[in-house]
Amino acid sequence: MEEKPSGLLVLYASQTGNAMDAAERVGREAERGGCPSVTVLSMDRFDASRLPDEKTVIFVVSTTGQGDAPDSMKAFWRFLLQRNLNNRWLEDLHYAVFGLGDSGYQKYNFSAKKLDKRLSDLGAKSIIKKGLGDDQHHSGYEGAFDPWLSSLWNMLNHMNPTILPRVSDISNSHMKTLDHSKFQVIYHNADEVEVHVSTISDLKSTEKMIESTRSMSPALCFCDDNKPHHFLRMITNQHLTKVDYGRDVRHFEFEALSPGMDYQVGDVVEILPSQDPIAVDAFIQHCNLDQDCYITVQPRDNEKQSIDSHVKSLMHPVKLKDFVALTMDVASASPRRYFFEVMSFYATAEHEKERLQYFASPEGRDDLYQYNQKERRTVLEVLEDFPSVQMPFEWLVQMVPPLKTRAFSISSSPSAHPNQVHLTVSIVSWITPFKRKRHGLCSSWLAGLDPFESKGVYIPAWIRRGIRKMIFYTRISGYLMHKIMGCYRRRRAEGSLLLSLEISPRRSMCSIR
Ligand SMILES: Cc1cc2nc3c(=O)[nH]c(=O)nc-3n(C[C@H](O)[C@H](O)[C@H](O)COP(=O)(O)O)c2cc1C
Repeated sequence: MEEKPSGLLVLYASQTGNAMDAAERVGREAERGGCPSVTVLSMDRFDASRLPDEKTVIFVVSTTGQGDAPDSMKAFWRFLLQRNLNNRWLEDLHYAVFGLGDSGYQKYNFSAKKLDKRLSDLGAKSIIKKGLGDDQHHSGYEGAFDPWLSSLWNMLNHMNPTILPRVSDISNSHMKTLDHSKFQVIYHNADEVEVHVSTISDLKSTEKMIESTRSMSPALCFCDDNKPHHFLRMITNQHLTKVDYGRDVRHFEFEALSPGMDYQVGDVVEILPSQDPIAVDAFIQHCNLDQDCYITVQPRDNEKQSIDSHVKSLMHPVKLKDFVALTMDVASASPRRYFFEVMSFYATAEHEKERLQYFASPEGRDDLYQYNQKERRTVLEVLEDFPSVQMPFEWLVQMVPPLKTRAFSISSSPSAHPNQVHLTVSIVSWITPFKRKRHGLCSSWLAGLDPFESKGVYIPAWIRRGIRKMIFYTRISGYLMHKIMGCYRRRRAEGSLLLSLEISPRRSMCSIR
């Protein structure tokens, strides 16, 4: 019989990046502990039918929507639910599950709980009790993750020292050595590249550049759906709320620049927001980068990161400034804890080094959470707070959170408005604990566009099939909530069109499906 691999497989499913970050940390610590082979993979890049071939798998999964699994877990989960899998299918597998969730939601950490149960039902042996990270904890999910991870290492070492021979190296090596950056940046001769780009029309060249650039982004996982389905032009930007009302809700209308946009009621449009060019310039300047040079980005270890050949064919040289603007969220997302650890290696001022080391240590975890996540400190703000740090671009490419597309439910119908999409969007802004005003990147950018003056602004967009027929969210008063519930019950009794109704009293929100 073929020997099973003695290494560790870490499978994660993440919607907004936290579970990916946590999984990367599991992988890094396992390597530090001497694990002979560690592979960290998003669940959608692993063939679930091969699970019985593995010996030890650590699952790190978040919960999204209303108790839903992240998109990258859906196919994997469907496979596990097949009836023909019996209770001995995974009898040789050892596993551990860590979930990321928010106990403010009714279906707290549902993905992790369901996955843990199903793995156990299929005969897999749990190494330790599942861990549940909670956004409501004063240190975020790491409040539960830190102790869970150290128990996992102790247990693994105890169970099978060949998988993890040196537990003490994990805690002791903290911040003494820096791992290698996983990606390399290759610089190209500008003359060769320019000829290629200038032969294509404006919109086509923008499309190609977005596809190439985003296909090379490490954090976007070298996936292959980076070519915008459409470019949209805003034609209406209308206030739905009065100026003195607490919230700013807008009605946006967009027109596709080329014909043939197709969608159904209930579908979703994903929009790639533009970053503030001043912030992008400030980042490039702060990091001493040459904005006009051409680059490609590749994994250092080609064997480990098996990139699809289609994605490889998209990896053309792009301008460094475009790479930053289109893939690296420098002015809205907060960096992760590991960012601070890496920064500490490159700080030349002693007091900055000490502060960064403290932030990256277990003792500094709560203070980091208050300074960084709670304040939604941006990458640019953090770098400006630690001016002596000069991180190599390779590290920045790996560590800066990706610029993500934002998904909006479409509120129009293609039969009524062919080749258009209409959105109803609440413009996001909030005050941090230190009284700093923050704005949602995409909604604020859209709100700031003037349909008459922004004719040359092409908005890259992707149409995605909606999971449910129709979703309608609204913030409502308690009185109205009860009226809606009454109406819903009556209509359900009458067998009319509403399918289900969910109420979140904590947020005074209701969703009618
Ligand atoms: C839109 C949205 C929906 C969420 N729904 C749930 C939920 O139903 N249950 C839960 O426990 N946590 C929920 N969460 C909290 C996330 O699971 C938590 O923030 C987690 O850290 C996200 O991890 P990720 O970035 O890997 O997706 C939700 C978060 C968001 C933004």
